[in-house]
Amino acid sequence: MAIEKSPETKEPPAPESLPLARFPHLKLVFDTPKGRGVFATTPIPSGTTIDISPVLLLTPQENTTHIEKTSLYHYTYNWPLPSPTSNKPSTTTTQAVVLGLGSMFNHSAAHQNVGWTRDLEREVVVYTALRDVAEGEELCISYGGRLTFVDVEAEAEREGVEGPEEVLGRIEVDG
Ligand SMILES: C[S@@+](CC[C@H](N)C(=O)[O-])C[C@H]1O[C@@H](n2cnc3c(N)ncnc32)[C@H](O)[C@@H]1O
Repeated sequence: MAIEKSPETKEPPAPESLPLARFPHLKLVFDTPKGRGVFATTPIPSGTTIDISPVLLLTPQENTTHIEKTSLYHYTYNWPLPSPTSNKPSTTTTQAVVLGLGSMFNHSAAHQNVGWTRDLEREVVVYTALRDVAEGEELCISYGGRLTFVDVEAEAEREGVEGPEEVLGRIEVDG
């Protein structure tokens, strides 16, 4: 007869599924200065889960031999390489392709309104509103400090480009 563990000592069953969540009132805008971007079509309260995006883990070799040479390189996230010998994530990183909406969030250093966390066990990225987001705002994350492109926001700040309000103000004064 098989010996059953008592309910107290039973280990929790391995999760077989993960409920997904996506904030429904979003739109993809095609012609922003950053390319395509995700915008809110209603206000989003702080703490709302914006999306849970599964990832495709690449091996470091796949990345260096193939992906780094393609445009997909601009859509990958650093990801701790799962360790074959321990449950702890290793300190070596590989790259992960984010499947779904996560790959459409643009970068903003100064105006990021969405935070993201890696769920290493389930291999998903969870995106959450960092603050209340107004209707019409673009949803932006931080890509970190090492960018592979020229940040249009930083560029605009360096060149002292005027915002729409400043231009309107000048037109009124002159008129
Ligand atoms: C993960 S994709 C984001 C979606 C992308 N805009 C698109 O149309 O597919 C990353 C790319 O978006 C663009 N991008 C994101 N944030 C940007 C920024 N702050 N300034 C300029 N380009 C940006 C860059 O071309 C970058 O390689």
